[in-house]
Amino acid sequence: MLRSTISSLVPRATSVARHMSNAAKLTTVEINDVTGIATLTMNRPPVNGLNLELLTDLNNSIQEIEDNKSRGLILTSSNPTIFSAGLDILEMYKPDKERLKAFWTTLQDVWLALYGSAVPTAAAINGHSPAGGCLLATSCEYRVMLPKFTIGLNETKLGIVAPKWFMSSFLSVLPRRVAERALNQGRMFTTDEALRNGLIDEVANSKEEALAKCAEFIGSFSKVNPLARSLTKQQLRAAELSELENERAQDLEKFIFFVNQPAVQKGLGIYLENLKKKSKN
Ligand SMILES: CCCC/C=C\CC(=O)SCCNC(=O)CCNC(=O)[C@H](O)C(C)(C)COP(=O)(O)OP(=O)(O)OC[C@H]1O[C@@H](n2cnc3c(N)ncnc32)[C@H](O)[C@@H]1OP(=O)(O)O
Repeated sequence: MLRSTISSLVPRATSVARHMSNAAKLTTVEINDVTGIATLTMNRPPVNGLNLELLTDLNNSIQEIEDNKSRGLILTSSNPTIFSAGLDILEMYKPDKERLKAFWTTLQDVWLALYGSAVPTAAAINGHSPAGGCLLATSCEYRVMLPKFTIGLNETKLGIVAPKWFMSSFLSVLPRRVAERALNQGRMFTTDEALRNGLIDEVANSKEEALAKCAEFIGSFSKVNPLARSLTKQQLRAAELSELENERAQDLEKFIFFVNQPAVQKGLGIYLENLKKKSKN
Protein backbone atom coordinates (compact mmCIF):
# COMPACT_ATOMS: atom_id res chain seq x y z
CA MET A 1 0.00 0.00 0.00
CA LEU A 2 2.75 2.40 1.05
CA ARG A 3 4.81 1.39 -1.97
CA SER A 4 1.93 2.12 -4.36
CA THR A 5 1.33 5.47 -2.67
CA ILE A 6 5.01 6.28 -3.03
CA SER A 7 5.29 5.15 -6.62
CA SER A 8 2.25 7.26 -7.48
CA LEU A 9 4.26 10.23 -6.25
CA VAL A 10 7.22 9.52 -8.51
CA PRO A 11 7.15 11.80 -11.56
CA ARG A 12 6.11 9.95 -14.71
CA ALA A 13 6.90 10.87 -18.29
CA THR A 14 3.16 11.28 -18.90
CA SER A 15 2.50 13.60 -15.99
CA VAL A 16 1.85 17.24 -16.72
CA ALA A 17 4.34 19.72 -15.38
CA ARG A 18 3.50 23.34 -14.75
CA HIS A 19 6.32 25.83 -15.22
CA MET A 20 6.14 28.37 -12.43
CA SER A 21 9.11 30.48 -13.50
CA ASN A 22 10.25 31.71 -16.86
CA ALA A 23 13.46 30.84 -18.68
CA ALA A 24 14.91 34.35 -18.47
CA LYS A 25 15.80 33.66 -14.86
CA LEU A 26 18.76 31.58 -13.69
CA THR A 27 16.43 29.09 -11.99
CA THR A 28 13.29 27.33 -13.13
CA VAL A 29 10.58 25.80 -10.99
CA GLU A 30 8.51 23.00 -12.45
CA ILE A 31 5.65 21.51 -10.47
CA ASN A 32 4.59 17.97 -11.23
CA ASP A 33 0.79 17.99 -11.42
CA VAL A 34 0.53 14.38 -10.29
CA THR A 35 2.87 14.49 -7.31
CA GLY A 36 2.73 18.18 -6.39
CA ILE A 37 6.52 18.11 -6.06
CA ALA A 38 8.50 21.12 -7.30
CA THR A 39 11.77 20.67 -9.15
CA LEU A 40 14.03 23.69 -8.78
CA THR A 41 16.72 23.73 -11.46
CA MET A 42 19.82 25.93 -11.42
CA ASN A 43 20.76 27.16 -14.86
CA ARG A 44 23.74 29.48 -14.91
CA PRO A 45 26.32 28.37 -17.48
CA PRO A 46 29.06 27.39 -17.51
CA VAL A 47 29.23 25.93 -13.98
CA ASN A 48 26.28 27.24 -11.90
CA GLY A 49 28.67 29.52 -10.03
CA LEU A 50 26.65 31.06 -7.20
CA ASN A 51 26.76 34.79 -7.95
CA LEU A 52 24.37 37.44 -6.62
CA GLU A 53 21.87 36.93 -9.44
CA LEU A 54 21.71 33.12 -9.16
CA LEU A 55 21.41 33.36 -5.36
CA THR A 56 18.60 35.93 -5.72
CA ASP A 57 16.72 33.67 -8.13
CA LEU A 58 17.28 30.65 -5.87
CA ASN A 59 15.92 32.56 -2.92
CA ASN A 60 12.84 33.72 -4.86
CA SER A 61 12.23 30.21 -6.21
CA ILE A 62 12.39 28.63 -2.74
CA GLN A 63 9.92 31.26 -1.54
CA GLU A 64 7.64 30.57 -4.52
CA ILE A 65 7.68 26.83 -3.74
CA GLU A 66 6.86 27.45 -0.08
CA ASP A 67 4.05 29.86 -1.02
CA ASN A 68 2.54 27.42 -3.52
CA LYS A 69 2.31 24.73 -0.88
CA SER A 70 4.22 22.22 -2.99
CA ARG A 71 4.54 18.70 -1.58
CA GLY A 72 8.32 18.93 -1.66
CA LEU A 73 11.32 20.52 -3.32
CA ILE A 74 13.95 18.79 -5.44
CA LEU A 75 17.07 20.85 -6.19
CA THR A 76 19.04 20.00 -9.32
CA SER A 77 21.03 21.48 -12.20
CA SER A 78 20.50 21.87 -15.95
CA ASN A 79 24.23 21.23 -16.50
CA PRO A 80 24.91 17.53 -17.23
CA THR A 81 28.22 17.43 -15.30
CA ILE A 82 28.04 20.17 -12.68
CA PHE A 83 25.49 20.56 -9.88
CA SER A 84 27.15 23.82 -8.76
CA ALA A 85 30.81 24.93 -8.72
CA GLY A 86 30.06 26.73 -5.44
CA LEU A 87 30.37 30.42 -4.84
CA ASP A 88 31.37 32.41 -7.90
CA ILE A 89 34.92 33.32 -6.94
CA LEU A 90 34.67 36.47 -9.07
CA GLU A 91 32.21 37.85 -6.47
CA MET A 92 34.96 37.63 -3.84
CA TYR A 93 38.02 38.51 -5.90
CA LYS A 94 38.70 42.28 -6.07
CA PRO A 95 35.12 42.82 -4.92
CA ASP A 96 32.84 45.81 -5.13
CA LYS A 97 31.96 46.71 -1.51
CA GLU A 98 28.18 47.07 -1.84
CA ARG A 99 27.78 44.09 -4.16
CA LEU A 100 29.87 41.92 -1.82
CA LYS A 101 27.48 42.79 1.03
CA ALA A 102 24.41 41.97 -1.06
CA PHE A 103 26.05 38.74 -2.26
CA TRP A 104 26.77 37.42 1.23
CA THR A 105 23.41 38.56 2.65
CA THR A 106 21.61 36.74 -0.15
CA LEU A 107 23.66 33.60 0.46
CA GLN A 108 22.61 33.76 4.11
CA ASP A 109 18.97 34.14 2.96
CA VAL A 110 19.23 31.11 0.68
CA TRP A 111 20.71 28.93 3.41
CA LEU A 112 18.10 30.01 5.97
CA ALA A 113 15.30 29.37 3.45
CA LEU A 114 16.59 25.98 2.26
CA TYR A 115 17.89 24.53 5.54
CA GLY A 116 14.76 25.81 7.31
CA SER A 117 12.29 25.00 4.53
CA ALA A 118 8.89 23.81 5.75
CA VAL A 119 8.55 21.35 2.84
CA PRO A 120 10.58 18.13 2.46
CA THR A 121 13.72 18.82 0.43
CA ALA A 122 16.03 16.60 -1.64
CA ALA A 123 19.00 17.22 -3.92
CA ALA A 124 19.45 15.37 -7.21
CA ILE A 125 23.20 15.92 -7.50
CA ASN A 126 23.80 15.39 -11.20
CA GLY A 127 27.36 16.65 -11.28
CA HIS A 128 30.30 18.03 -9.30
CA SER A 129 29.31 19.81 -6.12
CA PRO A 130 32.21 21.59 -4.41
CA ALA A 131 31.96 24.11 -1.55
CA GLY A 132 28.80 26.24 -1.96
CA GLY A 133 27.36 23.41 -4.11
CA CYS A 134 27.90 21.03 -1.22
CA LEU A 135 26.32 23.59 1.12
CA LEU A 136 23.13 23.59 -0.98
CA ALA A 137 23.06 19.78 -1.17
CA THR A 138 23.65 19.28 2.56
CA SER A 139 20.95 21.83 3.40
CA CYS A 140 18.45 19.41 1.87
CA GLU A 141 17.11 16.42 3.82
CA TYR A 142 18.10 13.79 1.24
CA ARG A 143 20.79 13.47 -1.42
CA VAL A 144 20.94 11.29 -4.53
CA MET A 145 24.11 11.59 -6.63
CA LEU A 146 25.26 10.36 -10.03
CA PRO A 147 28.45 8.26 -10.28
CA LYS A 148 31.97 9.57 -10.87
CA PHE A 149 31.45 13.11 -9.57
CA THR A 150 32.81 14.84 -6.47
CA ILE A 151 31.30 16.65 -3.51
CA GLY A 152 32.75 18.32 -0.42
CA LEU A 153 33.74 21.49 1.38
CA ASN A 154 37.13 22.31 -0.14
CA GLU A 155 37.48 25.83 1.31
CA THR A 156 40.84 25.21 3.01
CA LYS A 157 42.27 24.32 -0.42
CA LEU A 158 41.41 27.87 -1.53
CA GLY A 159 42.93 29.38 1.60
CA ILE A 160 39.51 30.34 2.97
CA VAL A 161 37.52 29.14 5.94
CA ALA A 162 34.00 27.72 5.70
CA PRO A 163 31.69 29.73 7.98
CA LYS A 164 30.10 28.02 10.97
CA TRP A 165 26.76 27.53 9.19
CA PHE A 166 28.43 25.74 6.25
CA MET A 167 29.86 23.42 8.89
CA SER A 168 26.42 23.02 10.52
CA SER A 169 24.92 21.65 7.31
CA PHE A 170 27.90 19.32 6.83
CA LEU A 171 27.69 18.15 10.46
CA SER A 172 23.97 17.47 10.16
CA VAL A 173 24.88 14.77 7.64
CA LEU A 174 28.34 13.43 8.53
CA PRO A 175 29.70 12.02 11.79
CA ARG A 176 31.70 14.73 13.59
CA ARG A 177 35.05 12.95 13.23
CA VAL A 178 34.64 12.49 9.47
CA ALA A 179 33.38 16.08 9.04
CA GLU A 180 36.25 17.55 11.07
CA ARG A 181 38.91 15.73 9.11
CA ALA A 182 37.29 16.45 5.74
CA LEU A 183 36.91 20.16 6.53
CA ASN A 184 40.52 20.48 7.64
CA GLN A 185 41.72 18.63 4.56
CA GLY A 186 39.36 20.43 2.16
CA ARG A 187 38.46 16.92 1.02
CA MET A 188 36.39 16.29 -2.07
CA PHE A 189 34.58 12.93 -1.83
CA THR A 190 33.93 10.84 -4.92
CA THR A 191 30.36 9.59 -5.29
CA ASP A 192 31.36 6.19 -3.85
CA GLU A 193 33.20 7.75 -0.90
CA ALA A 194 30.27 10.11 -0.27
CA LEU A 195 27.90 7.15 -0.13
CA ARG A 196 30.19 5.12 2.17
CA ASN A 197 30.52 8.06 4.59
CA GLY A 198 26.83 9.06 4.55
CA LEU A 199 27.38 12.39 2.79
CA ILE A 200 24.83 11.21 0.22
CA ASP A 201 21.96 8.76 0.69
CA GLU A 202 21.79 6.99 -2.69
CA VAL A 203 23.48 6.71 -6.06
CA ALA A 204 21.47 6.88 -9.30
CA ASN A 205 22.61 6.10 -12.82
CA SER A 206 20.85 8.97 -14.55
CA LYS A 207 19.35 12.34 -13.69
CA GLU A 208 15.85 10.90 -14.27
CA GLU A 209 16.56 8.10 -11.80
CA ALA A 210 17.96 10.61 -9.28
CA LEU A 211 14.82 12.77 -9.59
CA ALA A 212 12.63 9.67 -9.16
CA LYS A 213 14.54 8.60 -6.03
CA CYS A 214 14.23 12.12 -4.59
CA ALA A 215 10.49 12.06 -5.32
CA GLU A 216 10.25 8.65 -3.63
CA PHE A 217 11.93 10.10 -0.52
CA ILE A 218 9.48 13.01 -0.48
CA GLY A 219 6.62 10.56 -1.06
CA SER A 220 7.67 8.64 2.06
CA PHE A 221 6.02 11.43 4.09
CA SER A 222 2.63 10.97 2.41
CA LYS A 223 1.15 9.29 5.48
CA VAL A 224 2.64 11.78 7.93
CA ASN A 225 0.78 14.84 9.14
CA PRO A 226 2.46 17.73 7.21
CA LEU A 227 2.33 20.21 10.08
CA ALA A 228 3.74 17.71 12.57
CA ARG A 229 6.49 16.82 10.07
CA SER A 230 7.51 20.39 9.35
CA LEU A 231 7.43 21.46 13.02
CA THR A 232 9.57 18.44 13.91
CA LYS A 233 12.09 19.33 11.20
CA GLN A 234 12.16 22.95 12.24
CA GLN A 235 12.67 22.06 15.89
CA LEU A 236 15.54 19.75 14.99
CA ARG A 237 17.17 22.50 12.90
CA ALA A 238 16.26 25.45 15.16
CA ALA A 239 19.61 25.78 16.95
CA GLU A 240 21.68 26.17 13.76
CA LEU A 241 19.07 28.45 12.17
CA SER A 242 18.82 30.80 15.15
CA GLU A 243 22.58 30.89 15.50
CA LEU A 244 22.86 32.50 12.07
CA GLU A 245 19.63 34.55 12.45
CA ASN A 246 21.04 36.10 15.63
CA GLU A 247 24.52 36.69 14.20
CA ARG A 248 23.83 37.74 10.63
CA ALA A 249 25.44 41.16 10.94
CA GLN A 250 28.60 39.84 12.64
CA ASP A 251 28.82 36.99 10.11
CA LEU A 252 28.66 39.53 7.27
CA GLU A 253 31.27 41.74 8.90
CA LYS A 254 33.60 38.79 9.46
CA PHE A 255 33.20 37.68 5.83
CA ILE A 256 33.93 41.15 4.44
CA PHE A 257 36.96 41.58 6.67
CA PHE A 258 38.31 38.13 5.79
CA VAL A 259 37.78 38.37 2.04
CA ASN A 260 39.54 41.74 1.90
CA GLN A 261 42.72 40.46 3.55
CA PRO A 262 45.62 40.78 1.06
CA ALA A 263 46.66 37.15 1.64
CA VAL A 264 43.12 35.93 0.90
CA GLN A 265 42.90 38.07 -2.24
CA LYS A 266 46.26 36.71 -3.38
CA GLY A 267 45.12 33.13 -2.76
CA LEU A 268 41.84 33.62 -4.64
CA GLY A 269 43.72 35.20 -7.55
CA ILE A 270 46.07 32.23 -7.83
CA TYR A 271 43.18 29.76 -7.55
CA LEU A 272 41.25 31.53 -10.33
CA GLU A 273 44.34 31.66 -12.51
CA ASN A 274 44.87 27.92 -12.09
CA LEU A 275 41.21 27.22 -12.91
CA LYS A 276 41.51 29.26 -16.08
CA LYS A 277 44.80 27.57 -17.07
CA LYS A 278 43.19 24.18 -16.52
CA SER A 279 40.15 25.06 -18.63
CA LYS A 280 42.43 26.18 -21.52
CA ASN A 281 44.26 22.81 -21.56
C1 LIG B 1 35.12 33.35 3.81
C2 LIG B 1 34.67 32.80 2.54
C3 LIG B 1 33.82 31.61 2.69
C4 LIG B 1 33.39 31.15 1.36
C5 LIG B 1 32.84 29.89 1.35
C6 LIG B 1 32.57 29.16 0.21
C7 LIG B 1 33.49 28.92 -0.83
C8 LIG B 1 33.08 28.58 -2.21
O1 LIG B 1 32.06 28.09 -2.60
S1 LIG B 1 34.37 29.02 -3.17
C9 LIG B 1 34.16 28.16 -4.66
C10 LIG B 1 34.79 26.80 -4.55
N1 LIG B 1 34.63 26.11 -5.80
C11 LIG B 1 35.62 25.41 -6.33
O2 LIG B 1 36.72 25.29 -5.82
C12 LIG B 1 35.30 24.78 -7.66
C13 LIG B 1 36.21 25.27 -8.72
N2 LIG B 1 35.85 24.71 -10.01
C14 LIG B 1 36.14 23.44 -10.36
O3 LIG B 1 36.69 22.65 -9.63
C15 LIG B 1 35.74 23.05 -11.76
O4 LIG B 1 35.48 24.22 -12.50
C16 LIG B 1 34.48 22.15 -11.83
C17 LIG B 1 34.82 20.75 -11.29
C18 LIG B 1 33.31 22.74 -11.04
C19 LIG B 1 34.02 22.04 -13.30
O5 LIG B 1 35.11 21.60 -14.10
P1 LIG B 1 35.03 21.74 -15.68
O6 LIG B 1 33.75 21.24 -16.20
O7 LIG B 1 36.28 21.15 -16.23
O8 LIG B 1 34.98 23.32 -15.92
P2 LIG B 1 36.20 24.34 -15.88
O9 LIG B 1 37.06 24.10 -14.72
O10 LIG B 1 36.85 24.36 -17.21
O11 LIG B 1 35.45 25.74 -15.61
C20 LIG B 1 34.72 26.43 -16.64
C21 LIG B 1 34.83 27.92 -16.36
O12 LIG B 1 34.21 28.21 -15.13
C22 LIG B 1 35.15 28.88 -14.26
N3 LIG B 1 34.86 28.50 -12.87
C23 LIG B 1 34.79 27.27 -12.36
N4 LIG B 1 34.45 27.30 -11.07
C24 LIG B 1 34.31 28.60 -10.74
C25 LIG B 1 33.96 29.27 -9.55
N5 LIG B 1 33.66 28.64 -8.40
N6 LIG B 1 33.91 30.61 -9.57
C26 LIG B 1 34.19 31.30 -10.70
N7 LIG B 1 34.52 30.72 -11.88
C27 LIG B 1 34.58 29.37 -11.89
C28 LIG B 1 36.52 28.40 -14.76
O13 LIG B 1 37.51 29.29 -14.38
C29 LIG B 1 36.29 28.38 -16.25
O14 LIG B 1 36.32 29.72 -16.70
P3 LIG B 1 36.92 30.11 -18.14
O15 LIG B 1 38.37 29.71 -18.12
O16 LIG B 1 36.74 31.59 -18.22
O17 LIG B 1 36.12 29.34 -19.13
